[in-house]
Amino acid sequence: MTPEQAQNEIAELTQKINYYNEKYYQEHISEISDYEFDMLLNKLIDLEKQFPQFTQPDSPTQRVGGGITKEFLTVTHKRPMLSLSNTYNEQDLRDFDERIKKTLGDAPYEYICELKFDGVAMSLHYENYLLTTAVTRGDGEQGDDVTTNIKTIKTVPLKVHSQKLPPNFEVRGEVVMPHESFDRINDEIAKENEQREKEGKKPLAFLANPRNATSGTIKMQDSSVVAKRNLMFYGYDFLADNQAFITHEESLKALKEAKFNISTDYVKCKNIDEVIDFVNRWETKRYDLPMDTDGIVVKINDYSQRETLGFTAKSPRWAIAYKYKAEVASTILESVVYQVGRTGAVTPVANLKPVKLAGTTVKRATLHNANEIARLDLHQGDTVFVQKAGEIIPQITGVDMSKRPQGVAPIHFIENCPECNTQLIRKEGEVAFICPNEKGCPPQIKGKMEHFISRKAMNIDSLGEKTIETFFQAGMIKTVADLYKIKKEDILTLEGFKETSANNILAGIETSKQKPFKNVLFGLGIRFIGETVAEKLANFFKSIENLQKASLEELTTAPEIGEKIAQSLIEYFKDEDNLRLIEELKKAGLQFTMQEEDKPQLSNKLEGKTFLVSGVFANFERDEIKNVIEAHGGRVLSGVSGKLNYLIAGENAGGSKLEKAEKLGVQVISESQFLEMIK
Ligand SMILES: NC(=O)c1ccc[n+]([C@@H]2O[C@H](COP(=O)([O-])OP(=O)(O)OC[C@H]3O[C@@H](n4cnc5c(N)ncnc54)[C@H](O)[C@@H]3O)[C@@H](O)[C@H]2O)c1
Ligand SMILES: [Zn+2]
Repeated sequence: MTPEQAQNEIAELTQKINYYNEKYYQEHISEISDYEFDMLLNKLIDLEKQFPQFTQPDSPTQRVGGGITKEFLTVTHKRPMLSLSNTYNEQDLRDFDERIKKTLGDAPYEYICELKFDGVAMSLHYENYLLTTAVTRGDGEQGDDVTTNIKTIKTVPLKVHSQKLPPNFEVRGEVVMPHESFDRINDEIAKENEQREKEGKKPLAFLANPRNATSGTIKMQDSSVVAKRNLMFYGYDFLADNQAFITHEESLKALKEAKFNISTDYVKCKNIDEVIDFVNRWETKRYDLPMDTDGIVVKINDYSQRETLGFTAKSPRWAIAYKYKAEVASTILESVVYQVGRTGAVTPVANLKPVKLAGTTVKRATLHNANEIARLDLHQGDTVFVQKAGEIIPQITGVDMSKRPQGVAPIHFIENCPECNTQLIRKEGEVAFICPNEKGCPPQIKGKMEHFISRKAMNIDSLGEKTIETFFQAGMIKTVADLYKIKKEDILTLEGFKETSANNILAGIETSKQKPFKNVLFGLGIRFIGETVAEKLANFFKSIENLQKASLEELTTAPEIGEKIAQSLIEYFKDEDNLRLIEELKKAGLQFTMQEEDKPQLSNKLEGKTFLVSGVFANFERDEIKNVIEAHGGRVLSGVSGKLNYLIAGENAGGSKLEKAEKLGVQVISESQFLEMIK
């Protein structure tokens, strides 16, 4: 590269990055992915290193990206609030470790690895143990005073009781929006927009992602709206004029004791290999968390060592962020097709011009539902960004507006079922459009049959999706009851079926008649009746007749059966066709009564005791542990209450459950203590 080229490129990159920063921090909009942004920034850093003479005075490599606004009081930070240097690869972590080693000489050191919450940085000031101000990071020197908004966050203590913390101090942390609030708000916007459409008003914009939603929320003028958005605060740094602690870990523990919301998912590492282990462990595990994280922050534990290491203009030298790559590519949207599922839910799927992404070729991306199409404001022929982040099906994260062809039409969700042409409906409070033609819509009929023969239902493995399709096309089966009427001659008339395969199929169907009642009940595919619910119902009501007779009230007295499930059962049994189907299946010899031996009983060691399980277990799947409790005579409850005897806490057990259990004096036990109980 000639110096002239470098100069031009540096100028261009500087301008581009400053533009994206402005959008991101002031307007809460990401026009490109974080990864693409970071790659641009890295390129600029490299060029400035080679050609320092061309570094611009407003270079984004020299300062923190945010800014301050006119809407709030400006506060100057007592101590600058910096960014973190970041990386997407292991080698950079090792290089970081080498630099640390070199600066610290021979001294031993430890790292603390924390989750990197993807939200907005916030500094909380306490004076005499009272929260006085909450300030955004802003440009690192000055931030916005958003105290009133932050006071609405339940996880921020307004008054602190602590022997370990000095009376005046600062806590820094991340404000995040949990997925649950994010989804709820977008659902509300969708509803509001339906009304607006009727009134001919312009629709409201959807929240793009939880991070941008958080930053928009924090800058709102009406704190009563902020309060409704259920933001959370995670503390990760303690500062005071005279440092009260020797290590970062001590400060985290003291903050936690003082009732600050401190994530317990941090570890102390002796070397960089342990750090890399932690990074790898969380790569996919993080998707189970109720909020977004975008990486791991690695920090030196000892405060005096931090002092030795110091800061650059933009970030501390004693910390680094490892960011997970949500790989992104851009490609052309060729068409949107609609798939009808077993339950009638219609899912839009984007067909894409094939593009390489995270090692595979991507041709399709899910669009989830109609809201998503509206949120993205998709038009025919758009160039879109696709991302693969843990999920198997890639997602479209945005549209490259600069590449939108002129005069193209927006994409509207279809109004009629693509399979049976019935007009689609949307149930109250649900986002998905569904085809209501349950009994006449081919994918729904076939879906019901596939569900019926599946492993956890009737387990007829001599039949598969393909055979069902063939039988259905040939007009041999219209309902699952027809399966039991199939004759060998019928099968042999079909192309590709021989004596042995026909015998096989019939034998499988015959054996299924012995499947216990709970499997049959699950196999019927009644809305909201999953495998566990079917088992609960079978155990409680013992026969289909009892279940059919039960009133709404009686149904809800059964363990863990709520209004929604009860209502669905009532509706199911109201339908003549369903009753006829059950009669036919009974005639065919299927089990509609529970046999005592259906329920495995291992012991009565837990007789009369109640349990709740929370978190992840080493020896059991979550449902499995519930079955084991019941097999030993115990009962499983669905929430923490005075009736609860034991809470079995696995890894990542819910904090609020634990807290409530503690308050109510419920005994919290570990997985191994539980194993002891049933030994
Ligand atoms: N897509 C875009 O258009 C666009 C534009 C600008 C910036 N960005 C993104 O934002 C980044 C720059 O933002 P940044 O300067 O806030 O850096 P950053 O988000 O990469 O890292 C620093 C921040 O991490 C947060 N953090 C979360 N958990 C933490 C923990 N446990 N300990 C310490 N800090 C923790 C803090 O808020 C801290 O300020 C860019 O790298 C890019 O990914 C994207
Ligand atoms: Zn249909």
